[in-house]
Amino acid sequence: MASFKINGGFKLSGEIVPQGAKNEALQILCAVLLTEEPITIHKVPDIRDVNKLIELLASIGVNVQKVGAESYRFEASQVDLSYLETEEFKKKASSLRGSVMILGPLLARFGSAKMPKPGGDKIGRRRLDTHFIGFQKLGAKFNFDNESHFYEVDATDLKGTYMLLDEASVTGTANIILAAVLAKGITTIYNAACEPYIQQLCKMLNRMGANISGIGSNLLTIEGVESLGGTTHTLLPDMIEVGSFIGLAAMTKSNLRIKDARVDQLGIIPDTFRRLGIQLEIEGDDIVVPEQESYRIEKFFDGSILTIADAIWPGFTPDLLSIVLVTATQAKGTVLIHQKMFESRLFFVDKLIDMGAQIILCDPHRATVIGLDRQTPLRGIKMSSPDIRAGVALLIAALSAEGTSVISNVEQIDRGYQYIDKRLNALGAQIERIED
Ligand SMILES: CC(=O)N[C@H]1[C@@H](OP(=O)(O)OP(=O)(O)OC[C@H]2O[C@@H](n3ccc(=O)[nH]c3=O)[C@H](O)[C@@H]2O)O[C@H](CO)[C@@H](O)[C@@H]1O
Ligand SMILES: C=C(OP(=O)(O)O)C(=O)O
Repeated sequence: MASFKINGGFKLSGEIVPQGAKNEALQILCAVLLTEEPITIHKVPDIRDVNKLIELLASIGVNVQKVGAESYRFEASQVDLSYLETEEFKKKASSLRGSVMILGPLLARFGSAKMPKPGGDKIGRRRLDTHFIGFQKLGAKFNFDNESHFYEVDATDLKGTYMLLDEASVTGTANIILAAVLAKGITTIYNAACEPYIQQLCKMLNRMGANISGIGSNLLTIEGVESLGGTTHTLLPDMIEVGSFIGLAAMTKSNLRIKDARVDQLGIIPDTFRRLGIQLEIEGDDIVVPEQESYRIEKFFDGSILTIADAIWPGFTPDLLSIVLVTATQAKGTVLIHQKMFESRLFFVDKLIDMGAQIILCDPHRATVIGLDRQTPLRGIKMSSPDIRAGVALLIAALSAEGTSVISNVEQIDRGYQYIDKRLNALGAQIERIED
């Protein structure tokens, strides 16, 4: 397990370019399985989860070539389904969440697929019902093998149908789309997730020859086609990185320019940080966070305490709530953070409390943060990163803190943030990576 040793209390300054989006990459990479023609993907982040999925695709027989610093060419003309029977597949596929989205394309193209329980963050129950109910509606048989712990789906012919999803699951919607594009007839998905990554996936599939309409809404109509061809796709900047950098700048009193942020794709994210009192200037497609001595949390119009809660897109993404929470610890004022989607994502606040933050964990879903208004700095401590976003929240806390902090288990952070230590050190941070 690697650790970060952080000397805190330094202002950062300069420009940072967000990496390609992790959660978009995972969907887009699975889509390469839908065609035997080549697909080139640009702005692929060099992060653990994405690299693991690329490795998994290569093991299934996809020809993978790195054709540029952040570009890959994939050709799935020789897919080897027998690999799905191996122990190695079980190990690789169960180490990340995004691998679950190989099911849809394999089912659509080859008539069967299987997967062990996927991995990903341990942040509460993470059910897959939406995925499998969707496949069943398309005509697939679903089985969970109690001995091997594999989910299996089979279908000779997928048939388009109407479905109302039980929840607007992001990977669930992606998986069903990936299956429905090659089903016979028309599939209508109501209560579909509609975040930019899903929109990007649909646009890419349409370029490959699919026929998807309603993109950007929660009602998608997919007219199945016989086959799909190759294409080229560029990933969006990672909006969770963008939000993380805004929080980092505010906490460390830094002046940062977040370059080429695709501000048009960020939804409610900039305004949510503005409600914490953080000034953001949009210059072209860059976000400039100026150095701020103090930032004051807004109240609701009726004078009551602000709540920031997650919601399905276009609501505020749950993946940024840990960052909002840590950022609020040095604001002036009080905010209630309500993590509705995941029940085990707020426990990391204990570490912030040890650092001197004023937080009351009301229950597993809600925490009240009483900002310190920089009257008392956080203090450096030893801690461990429980999940990817809490890990970065702790890193932000440590960078703002007085003294030295050590964060262990930074592989959690490496799952989703590309060379974060090097990139932040280039802005003036002092982070040392210690490999154990
Ligand atoms: C690889 C990937 O892309 N992971 C993301 C994906 O995970 P993932 O696709 O696994 O998450 P889901 O959208 O399926 O569900 C997230 C959580 O919200 C709950 N839920 C979801 C929809 C809904 O209408 N009501 C509801 O309560 C689910 O039960 C679950 O607890 O989306 C999540 C929600 O944005 C993000 O946190 C993850 O980073
Ligand atoms: C929860 C996340 O990732 P995953 O779904 O891959 O665990 C995340 O990206 O914040």
